[in-house]
Amino acid sequence: MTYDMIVYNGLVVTVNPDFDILKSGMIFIHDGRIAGVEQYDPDTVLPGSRELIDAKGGLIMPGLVNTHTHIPMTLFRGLADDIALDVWLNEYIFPAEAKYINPESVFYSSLLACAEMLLSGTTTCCDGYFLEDEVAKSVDISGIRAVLGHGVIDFPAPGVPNPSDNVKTALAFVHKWQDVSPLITPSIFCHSPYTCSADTLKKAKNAARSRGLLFQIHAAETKNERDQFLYKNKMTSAASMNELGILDENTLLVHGVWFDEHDIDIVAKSGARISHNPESNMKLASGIAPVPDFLKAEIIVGLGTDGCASNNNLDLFQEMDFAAKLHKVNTLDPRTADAKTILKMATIEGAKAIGLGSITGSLEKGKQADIIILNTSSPHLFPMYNPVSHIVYSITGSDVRDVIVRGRTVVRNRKLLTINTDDLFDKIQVFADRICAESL
Ligand SMILES: CSC[C@H]1O[C@@H](n2cnc3c(O)ncnc32)[C@H](O)[C@@H]1O
Ligand SMILES: [Zn+2]
Repeated sequence: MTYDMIVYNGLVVTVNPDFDILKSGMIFIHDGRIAGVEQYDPDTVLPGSRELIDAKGGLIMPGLVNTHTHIPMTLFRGLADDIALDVWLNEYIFPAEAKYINPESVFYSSLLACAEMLLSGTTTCCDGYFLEDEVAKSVDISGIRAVLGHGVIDFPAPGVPNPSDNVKTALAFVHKWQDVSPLITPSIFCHSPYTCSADTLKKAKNAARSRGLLFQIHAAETKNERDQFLYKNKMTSAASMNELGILDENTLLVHGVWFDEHDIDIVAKSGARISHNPESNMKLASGIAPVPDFLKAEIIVGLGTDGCASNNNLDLFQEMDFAAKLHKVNTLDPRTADAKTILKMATIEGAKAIGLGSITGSLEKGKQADIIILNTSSPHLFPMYNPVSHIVYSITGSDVRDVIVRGRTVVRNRKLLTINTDDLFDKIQVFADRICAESL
């Protein structure tokens, strides 16, 4: 048999459930899938292959899965820092979105986000925004894998001037992008239980459920949000969403920072999943999500960056480092959030959280060939006793050398093959100059 591609001569970390580590391995790829993972030694005669990628003693691992992004918000990177979430959102971000978010700005800032994610080793992301059609066009060009949810909110939003059209608009996006590309999975993203009415939430969830789509929603992000929701509704948002019937295995709850014991029990029983975004939660001073308790309750937890205006990057390697350390300092126990647990959150558990666990997130025969190769020949990566330790605590996105999505090379030797980044920077600068002139 002739393979489409063989990646060989690198240390392999599979992140399959047993965490196999091959000191030197090779991966056979055919029809976009992994056809086998085997030991490699210099005497190995490689079978026929259309493309050979020599990992040259680097590290081969599954592409990372970012379970929460607002892709076009790269446009607002660094625009409003050091502000609490409610002020940040209501006084800076929503007004900036009303003024500067349009199809063209969404398209180009989405290309920028895809470039940043691919170049830092993310092969799958899960997004929610407005004008998501433009996000999908960029995602399609970039070659990244993505679950894309059109935003639903009960007030006027970019591309949805009349809130009564919100679910209809989200569904039109779903219809347009369903079955267009094997890399794009449509979804629905309700902004939150405090910006969507019970009717909107039920309507949106029913639409998602009847089509087998992932339903995404921000929940319990800040203490203020939790207190206000409790005051108005006499129950927590988790209890309320449960009562509305919108929690199930196809629901992704983003943040859950302020979920209490009872909420965690509700979430665990419902089968809903959680996206944990430690850097965004730290930067907006939202708090620390009770991730060890989520894991104890056997809730599936993935890792996310959130948008670029609250992080301020999309580098999941950095996110792993923060996640591992944040929960240690919070529990005063260095065993909490160990490196293996965190690496799983950024790969296989993240893939499960967004409904793609059977196709990506680990290097296993039959899965999609979503693979990254890391250059480990740098001073900050010597010596290497334990590759999992390096992945979580030492490597950053700029150590990513090659990126393969569904068997296609999209980054080779740190060059993005699908997008001309120099032209893109010029485009983005034009938007930024206008924002700068008018807002700062
Ligand atoms: C339909 S989701 C897009 C919507 O969400 C806003 N957003 C970005 N980050 C956050 C966050 O951390 N909490 C709540 N809302 C957020 C974004 O600006 C869009 O308006
Ligand atoms: Zn968010």
